[in-house]
Amino acid sequence: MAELVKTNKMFGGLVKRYAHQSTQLGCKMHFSLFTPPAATNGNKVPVVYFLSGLTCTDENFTQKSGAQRKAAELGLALVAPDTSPRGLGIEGEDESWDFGTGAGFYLDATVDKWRQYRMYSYITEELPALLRSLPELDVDNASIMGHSMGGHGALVIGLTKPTYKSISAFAPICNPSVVPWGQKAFEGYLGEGWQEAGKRYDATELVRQYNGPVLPVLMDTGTDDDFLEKQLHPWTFEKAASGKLEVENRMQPQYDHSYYTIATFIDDHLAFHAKHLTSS
Ligand SMILES: N[C@@H](CCC(=O)N[C@@H](CS)C(=O)NCC(=O)O)C(=O)O
Repeated sequence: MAELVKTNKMFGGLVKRYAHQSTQLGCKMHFSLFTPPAATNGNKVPVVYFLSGLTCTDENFTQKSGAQRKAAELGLALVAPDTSPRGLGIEGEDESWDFGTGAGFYLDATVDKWRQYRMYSYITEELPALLRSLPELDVDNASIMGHSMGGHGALVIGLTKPTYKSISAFAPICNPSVVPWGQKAFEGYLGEGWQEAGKRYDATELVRQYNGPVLPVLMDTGTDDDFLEKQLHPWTFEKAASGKLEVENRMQPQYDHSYYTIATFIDDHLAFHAKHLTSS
């Protein structure tokens, strides 16, 4: 089980930071967990994952979003994982902010040098299995959200694993195969043939092939987000998802790519997920 490294009380609930040795990634990892006041006396609460963006650890969301106030009120647990393996000692892992450390892209790398970059399996298998040892969490009653690279992760994971009841994203990278951040990641982690291999990690490509249940999706992106035109393309996903998912794609005037935007709209996202999760 994970080792509890720090606990802070917040809005009547608890912010806990855990460390554990990851078998998928082969290194020590941290994640943050918020449990609401409802998670006491043997009560199990639903889980909402938040996948962070480039350069983040588990702590950006935990410290900057203010999500805990609403999560406490709604009785939701929040899980914030890290964004890549750490300290593997791979040559070049710390050279750029959009590849390597802090930029795992929520995929399983196939290039030998990066074979320990298995964030897709870490988030979808190892972490839920680990969380099962916490009796206050209803691990099978979960939703997923994320920001930017993490928005991409939330869409891809939500579309490929039937576990999640609803998906939401802030400024997601919606069509990574055709934008610089995604192309750099796919080429680096997936190597030769990444154009084809990358399709299983491209939300727009995935939704084009999708024929599963009509999942609810909420997306918020700021019109003053500097990455909107070059990297995000929420409109492409919305169009591709038409008739397949229930997408609400909101453009927020003057908001940018930062945690100020996330903090502004996080309550809407949590209320949206609470509607789709069952409370015990
Ligand atoms: N490299 C740029 C862009 C990185 C960036 O905007 N990262 C977003 C996710 S894509 C983030 O959440 N940064 C951390 C923070 O704002 O706390 C920077 O560091 O300002």
